[in-house]
Amino acid sequence: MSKNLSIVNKDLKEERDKINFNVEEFTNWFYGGAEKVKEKKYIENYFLSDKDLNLELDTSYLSYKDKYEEAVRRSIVVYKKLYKLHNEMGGTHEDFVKIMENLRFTMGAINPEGNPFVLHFSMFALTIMNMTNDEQKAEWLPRIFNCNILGTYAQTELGHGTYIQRLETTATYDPKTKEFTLNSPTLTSYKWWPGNLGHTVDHAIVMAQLYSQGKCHGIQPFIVQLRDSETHKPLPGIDIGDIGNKVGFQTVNNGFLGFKNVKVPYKNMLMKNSKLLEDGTFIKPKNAKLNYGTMVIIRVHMIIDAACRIAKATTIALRYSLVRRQSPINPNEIEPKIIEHITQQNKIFPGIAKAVVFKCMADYLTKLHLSITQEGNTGNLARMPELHALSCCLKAVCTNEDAKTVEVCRLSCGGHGFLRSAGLDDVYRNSTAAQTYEGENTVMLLQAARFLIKSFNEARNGGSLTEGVKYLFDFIGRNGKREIFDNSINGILRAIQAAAAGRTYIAWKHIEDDKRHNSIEVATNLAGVHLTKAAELHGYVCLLQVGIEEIEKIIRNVSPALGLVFKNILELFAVDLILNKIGDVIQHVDISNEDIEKLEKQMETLFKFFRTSAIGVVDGFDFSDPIIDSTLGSYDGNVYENLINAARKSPLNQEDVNRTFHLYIKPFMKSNL
Ligand SMILES: CCCCCCCCCC/C=C\CCCCCCCC(=O)SCCNC(=O)CCNC(=O)[C@H](O)C(C)(C)COP(=O)(O)OP(=O)(O)OC[C@H]1O[C@@H](n2cnc3c(N)ncnc32)[C@H](O)[C@@H]1OP(=O)(O)O
Ligand SMILES: Cc1cc2nc3c(=O)[nH]c(=O)nc-3n(C[C@H](O)[C@H](O)[C@H](O)COP(=O)(O)OP(=O)(O)OC[C@H]3O[C@@H](n4cnc5c(N)ncnc54)[C@H](O)[C@@H]3O)c2cc1C
Repeated sequence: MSKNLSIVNKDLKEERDKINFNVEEFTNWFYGGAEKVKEKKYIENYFLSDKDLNLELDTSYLSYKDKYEEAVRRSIVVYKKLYKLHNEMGGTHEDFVKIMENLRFTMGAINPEGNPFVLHFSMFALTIMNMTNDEQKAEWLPRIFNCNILGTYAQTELGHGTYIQRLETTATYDPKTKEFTLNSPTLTSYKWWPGNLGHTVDHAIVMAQLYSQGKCHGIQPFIVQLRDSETHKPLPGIDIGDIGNKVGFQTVNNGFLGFKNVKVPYKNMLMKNSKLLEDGTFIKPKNAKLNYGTMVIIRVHMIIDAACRIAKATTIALRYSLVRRQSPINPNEIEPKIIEHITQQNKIFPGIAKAVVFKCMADYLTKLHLSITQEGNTGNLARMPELHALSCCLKAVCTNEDAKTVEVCRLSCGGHGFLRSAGLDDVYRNSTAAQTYEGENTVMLLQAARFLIKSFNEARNGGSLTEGVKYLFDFIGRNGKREIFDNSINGILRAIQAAAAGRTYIAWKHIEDDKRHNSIEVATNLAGVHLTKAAELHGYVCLLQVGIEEIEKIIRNVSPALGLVFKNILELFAVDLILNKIGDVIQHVDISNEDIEKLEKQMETLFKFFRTSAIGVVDGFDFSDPIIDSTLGSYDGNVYENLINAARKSPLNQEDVNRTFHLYIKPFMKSNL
């Protein structure tokens, strides 16, 4: 790819010359301030400029095994530097988190098919930080931070990923030896999927059914050593390996794991929530779902990941659309930039708006998570269900939108979008993986729907509701009358709220009707499609509501020119949303054909305004060329040069004649059949 930033494609330069707001100001907002942007750039450059990484090597051409080995090699280069930088910065925990957060995105450029240590630095470390007592923290945290041990989070099994209550791995406590014995009693009890497990780590948090005093006490987390610290050979009783080729995440080294009478010391059960006394007496936690805490943290983190994948994909699609010319709109005119085709704007502009609104949601959810966790630390767990429902709902809605948007971006790049060098395939694969990991999205929506139905019952009985679902009162208060539509941002919000509440009511009624002939569980299953639709609409309500609140605040704090861009983005998000959900809206809102036509016209006007700002916004996402890693999306827009240069690097082009010609093709051609 061309690295010469001074020779920018003239069509792209012309676009940038027309930007009428301060791009840097937008970047500062996106990353949380000028200081954070400086930090990001410094950290990114600190790692990416390291020649030892050998980023010139296009790993996509390597074999499965070679890809893994190269990913491990590169990661170690990075982690060595991480510790060096950490020391230079002062060595505090905050410094470490700062580097890790920035590294998350830089790592994507270094190991595009996934990081073979990601679980160590996320779920493994977070579980030990959050689910251990003080002695366990003192024992394990230094070893984890110094990477003397490497770990993963082993929960999912061949037979169960969603319904974790039925995991089959057992941990049976013997008070005489003060040990647990871990076993995988069936094939389906084998751990299956944990990232980095196959050949990379030597420890794992293992979720297993605890048996003590002859009783099962449900799933509990244990720290288990899997491999010898010197030889890395599996320890006795451990059957471990890689699960093989996947749709994506090729270098994450997802693994399988079986136990046969593996002994684990008493002190290795994580004891912050549930407790087991040495004599084998089990003490229940305040809330059994506290052991699900790491999943909640990661679901919260996944919203910003979704926003960034969309930001990256739309950056590629937009830059390409501003330099690609095809198909005259007026027959006698020169071919326009393809962005002039309004359908192309319709493919890309709403995606840019989603990246911005998802970022607002990620910030909101991160703050909410922090405050609910702090309450939890003082023993107040009242808001745990709300956080669980919200994080499940938004994890599902944002990653579903993310996968859809990235795919639309690929399609918007035509044939070239299908090239690996376009840079959209790994983004798509990561998006689609996120729809499944950390809770399959349908299941996540059903969890959110449980909360909605409970809240609906509460509202009907005149109880109190949490802020985010108070709109259910409005629906009940209307007593069957439809919401009257008005074409303002808040009018659109009320319409989506009415659709979400209306669908919740349909699901609720479905359950109530079915309950007459069926158990509540069967009735709930039969209402499943309505429940997931209600939860999805609720997710959009949250996004729009938070988007409105956050963007109003932003507009008060930025220059008027950037404020107008944010207003435009918010309206784009809102109008796109209501037009996409019009079927649900019509069911519960008094909206006329004229109103819908007005919205469609409004969308066209919004596109017109956004046409000049769009390039500034995607430039403002501030993905450097090595991070964007795309022939179509580089800053200079020299798409055709990039494409031919990338093609020349194909291993097949390193010789004029491939040996298969002499081996097979020529004899075949000469054989006269
Ligand atoms: C060191 C520096 C750190 C720096 C930090 C960096 C962070 C980096 C982030 C990097 C981001 C990404 C990289 C990570 C890569 C991750 C790879 C993927 C890993 C995985 O996939 S791990 C496995 C994940 N598995 C799942 O998600 C399983 C899904 N299933 C479930 O969660 C549960 O089974 C369930 C669906 C919730 C059902 O549970 P259960 O059967 O027990 O529950 P019931 O149906 O009986 O009851 C529901 C009831 O329970 C309430 N509830 C459930 N969960 C919670 C919770 N967590 N909190 C509060 N309440 C909960 C629920 O509300 C219901 O209540 P009700 O009965 O309705 O009152
Ligand atoms: C890339 C990747 C990385 C992963 N990393 C890890 C890891 O590090 N550690 C780890 O422990 N696990 C990991 N996992 C496992 C992951 O968390 C599970 O695959 C996920 O939670 C889904 O569970 P499942 O595979 O059992 O799907 P299933 O639950 O079997 O889903 C199959 C279908 O059944 C439906 N279904 C299931 N239950 C219900 C229900 N109650 N109501 C309605 N429909 C239902 C689903 O909607 C889906 O359509 C990873 C998975 C992937 C893909």
